Amino acid sequence: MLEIHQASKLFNPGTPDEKIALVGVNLKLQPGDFVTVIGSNGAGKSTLMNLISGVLKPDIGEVRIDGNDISHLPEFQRSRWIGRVFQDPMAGTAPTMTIEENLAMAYARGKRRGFQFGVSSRKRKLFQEELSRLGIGLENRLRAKVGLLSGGERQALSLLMATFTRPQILLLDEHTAALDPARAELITQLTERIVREMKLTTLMVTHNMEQAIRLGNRLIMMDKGRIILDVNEERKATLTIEELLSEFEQISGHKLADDRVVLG
Ligand SMILES: Nc1ncnc2c1ncn2[C@@H]1O[C@H](COP(=O)(O)OP(=O)(O)OP(=O)(O)O)[C@@H](O)[C@H]1O
Repeated sequence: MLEIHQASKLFNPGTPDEKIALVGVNLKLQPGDFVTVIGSNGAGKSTLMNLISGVLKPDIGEVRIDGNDISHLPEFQRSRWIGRVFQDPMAGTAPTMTIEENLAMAYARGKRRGFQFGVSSRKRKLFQEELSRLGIGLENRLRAKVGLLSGGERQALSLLMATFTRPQILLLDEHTAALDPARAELITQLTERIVREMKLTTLMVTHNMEQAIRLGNRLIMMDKGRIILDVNEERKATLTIEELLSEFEQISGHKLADDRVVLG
C-alpha cells in the first residue's frame, strides 16, 4: 500500500525564507487503514498530502504505492491511484459543468486513452445510483450546474468523485472545515460510510480533535515536519482530548499551536 520513506522537503533553501516542511518522514499504511492527521500550524500536514498526491516532489526520500516508487510521477499520472478532497468546496469540481459532466470526468480518470467523456444512458444510470447513495437528492439534479450547489452538496459530490474509481489512497484535506456544523457532520458520516464500504485506505487531515480520535483506526500527530506520535486503534479507543493534547505537549515540549483547532 502507501509507503513514505525518509521524505524531506525544504522550501526556499538557502534564503532568509527557508522553511523546513518535512524532515525524514516515514509512514507506512496497511490496506484499509483510516488514519487521521493532526498537528500544529506549519507542521507539514499539507506538504505531506501534496507529496503523496504529486503536487510536490520530495527533496529526498520516496513515495511508494504497492512497492512502486511514484515520487517523480506528476500529479495527473497518480490520479488513477489517488483521490483527494480539499477544504475548499470549489476545488474538487468544475462549477460551469453539470453534475453528470463532472461525474463523467471523474469516471474517465485513469481510464485508457480513447475513453469517451460523453454521458451515455448506461453511465447516467450508474451516476444516478451512485448519487442516490449520498442521500441528499442529487440524483434528481444530474443536469444542474455544479456552481449552483451549496458547499455541503459540492463536498458530497467531490467525495463521490474522488472515490468513484476506488482509489488506492484517499486523501482528505480538512474537507469538512469550511462547512457549518450540520453539513460538516453530514459529510463526516458520508465519509465514514464510503471509506468503510469501499475499504479505502485513507489519510485525513483535521483540526477537530474529537473527530481525529473518533474516526479511523489510527492517528498521527505532526510537529515541525516530523511525525511525533503514532496512535494505534486500541489506544485510540480510550484516548481523551485532554490526554492527546498533554501527550503532544510532553513530546514536542510546547502546547499544540493550531489556530483552527476544534476540541469537539
Ligand atoms: N509553497 C510554499 N512555499 C514556502 N513555504 C511553504 C510552502 N508551503 C508550505 N510552506 C511552509 O512549510 C511549512 C509546512 O507547511 P504546511 O502547509 O505543510 O503545514 P500544515 O501542517 O499544513 O499547516 P496548517 O495547519 O497551518 O495549514 C510551513 O512552515 C509553511 O510556511
